[in-house]
Amino acid sequence: MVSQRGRRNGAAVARKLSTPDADNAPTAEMPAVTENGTEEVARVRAIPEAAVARLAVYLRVLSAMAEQGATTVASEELATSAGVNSAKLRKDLSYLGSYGTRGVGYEVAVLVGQLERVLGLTRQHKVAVVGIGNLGHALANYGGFPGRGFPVEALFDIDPDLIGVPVGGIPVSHLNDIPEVCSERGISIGVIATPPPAAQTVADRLVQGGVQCILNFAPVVLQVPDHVEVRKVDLAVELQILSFHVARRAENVGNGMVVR
Ligand SMILES: NC(=O)c1ccc[n+]([C@@H]2O[C@H](COP(=O)([O-])OP(=O)(O)OC[C@H]3O[C@@H](n4cnc5c(N)ncnc54)[C@H](O)[C@@H]3O)[C@@H](O)[C@H]2O)c1
Repeated sequence: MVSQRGRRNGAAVARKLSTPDADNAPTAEMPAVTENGTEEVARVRAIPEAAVARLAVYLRVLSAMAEQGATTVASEELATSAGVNSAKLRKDLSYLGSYGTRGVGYEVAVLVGQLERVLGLTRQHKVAVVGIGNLGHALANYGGFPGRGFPVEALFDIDPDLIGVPVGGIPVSHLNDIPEVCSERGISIGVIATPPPAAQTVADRLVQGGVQCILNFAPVVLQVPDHVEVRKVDLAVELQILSFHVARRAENVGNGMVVR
């Protein structure tokens, strides 16, 4: 998934999220969190984009551990569960000001709280999905978003056969109602799952409705005001990246190199 932005007017600090392997890429600026959990707003730490993506993975792993009753976790165990090495884990968690305790590791509940604060997950972000076709139906029906702080609260389409029909318990509204409905329901994230030619108009209406973040599945570049963050999801690109790694491994095996 890549961070994508069209027009940019000012020098406002952009809150960027992950790009693959972007440890040295532009950073996300976030409040640091002290050991006792208070945010040091004045001491803003820069976190590499790739580390932000890993923080989200640590949170998912830790939440599952907490559900199973774990109270502490060794850094090696957390690193293995998250699929990273312990040095990288410790570096990532140091961005939070969290260093764990030698011989004990990390307190799960404390670390979950710190990660939620840094990732801005201490409040819910209401989501609207636009384009209730194959992808939109799947997203609207997916039960995993609300529990992660992303309740789907509005659906939009242009197809008269879909308007008023509930999907995942929410009636589909018309494209023209995006600004009013998003504003009334306090939607902060818009997901675009329309065909590419419709995506810019949809983005414009989401922005009119006060939406601050757009997750765009349509394969087009969107133009948005500077204060709106756009993330583009392109599974084909992810597959191409996998293909690159498979090709590189095959090449290394051919050269007699050790492949990890
Ligand atoms: N990024 C990815 O990995 C990925 C994967 C699958 C699909 N996609 C993209 O997601 C989009 C949706 O794919 P799909 O298979 O669900 O398509 P689909 O044709 O099944 O659904 C598209 C929906 O958008 C609606 N629509 C069309 N114009 C609209 C408009 N102006 N306003 C509101 N709704 C409108 C249609 O009525 C339809 O319900 C496409 O752009 C596709 O390329 C991306």
